[in-house]
Amino acid sequence: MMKRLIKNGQCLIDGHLQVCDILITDDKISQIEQHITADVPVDQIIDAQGLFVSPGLVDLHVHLRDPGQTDKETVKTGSLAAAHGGYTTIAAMPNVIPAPDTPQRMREMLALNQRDGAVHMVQYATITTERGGDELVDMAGLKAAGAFAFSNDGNGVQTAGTMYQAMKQAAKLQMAVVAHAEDDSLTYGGVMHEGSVSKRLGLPGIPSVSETAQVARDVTLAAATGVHYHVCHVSSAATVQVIRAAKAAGVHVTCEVSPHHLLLSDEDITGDNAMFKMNPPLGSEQDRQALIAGLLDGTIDLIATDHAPHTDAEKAQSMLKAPFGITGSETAFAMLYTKFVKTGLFSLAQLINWMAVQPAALFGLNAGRLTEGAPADLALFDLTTPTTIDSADFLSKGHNSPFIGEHILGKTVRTLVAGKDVYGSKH
Ligand SMILES: NC(=O)N[C@@H](CC(=O)O)C(=O)O
Ligand SMILES: [Zn+2]
Ligand SMILES: [Zn+2]
Repeated sequence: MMKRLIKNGQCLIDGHLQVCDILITDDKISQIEQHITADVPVDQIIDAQGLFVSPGLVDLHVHLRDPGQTDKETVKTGSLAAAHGGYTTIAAMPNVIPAPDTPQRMREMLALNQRDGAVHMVQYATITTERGGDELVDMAGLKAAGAFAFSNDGNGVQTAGTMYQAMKQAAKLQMAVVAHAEDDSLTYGGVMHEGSVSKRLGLPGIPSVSETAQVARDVTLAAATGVHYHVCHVSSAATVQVIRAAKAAGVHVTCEVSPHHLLLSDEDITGDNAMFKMNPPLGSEQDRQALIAGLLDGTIDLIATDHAPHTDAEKAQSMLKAPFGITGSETAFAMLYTKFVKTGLFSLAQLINWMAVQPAALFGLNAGRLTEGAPADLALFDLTTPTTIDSADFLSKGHNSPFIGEHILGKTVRTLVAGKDVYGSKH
């Protein structure tokens, strides 16, 4: 038996930071007390003096590009990036090549995740073959092979009939349908949010109705089928309102927001800079305020990064050419802590609720909580030493972050997964 004692950290107890010691026995948390005087000798003491000891964060939305686009990221680098951000459980999107759209491909994907993943991983299967068209995957077979949920992330499901059939199947299997909501007939080849800023910059805009119209369709279908319908990266005020109304009507709908949609708006785009190109695009300042309000009133359930690495060369291009997506795993906690908790808008307990507790609880993952008997998945953050986000520190292959150079608090000091060091023990 391996025993490790984390001494003198600060834990959230009843919503407040309090000094605590945590005893880890092998892969589990065996004791949490204000002061543990180990009567049995421990193998190692980790000094957490002055650090926030958090349950490991849970990210329901990451892109690891492996197999198929390993110049952008791999399971190894993407999961290490997650560990660097304090994440100990991540859910990988299926827009890899080949996509996990058959039971055999799912088994291969899970084997790769198992072999190379530095943190706990779960894996989305696609909704349709190769994430396009209208041919539904073998949902029962994919569930049996180990799929976590179904998503065509990267693209919306274009026809209502296909979404309806997918939801009926998924409901029967008690699996969630996780939607990238985007009606292709309403995007007009845009590269940023359609509004006064896109007009000023002369860049083609994406109207926010392309998201809202599809979510409105889907909550209707979710009500009819009873499926757990989860909306990815909600970006507009109107979409928040549709989800708020659906929840009030008793529809089993949950949703996430990405850190960048909370932190930035189209007003931050001052020129043609692909570091600000992502899908859905940054909305207006009113959209951003509505997302914050949606989190605070419970309409939005959780925060997920949509970590979407691309190569430096791809993102050096004009917004007209560069791919959509920015990285997020390594900056999410520190940025949100600095901009929302330090400023008093969110409490630390709320932030951890949205980044760890809720994502695990809503999807039935044994994660997100610091309790005796729970897996020893923990992150130690420094909430007091100012530092600067430097892409040289990134473990991701992607450097496509608009937050490089930001002055932050909340740097990750150490991350443990199942009692083992995955980040920081030698940093
Ligand atoms: N968010 C993005 O802008 N890009 C994602 C796809 C997606 O999440 O829709 C990607 O895979 O690059
Ligand atoms: Zn998406
Ligand atoms: Zn995504």
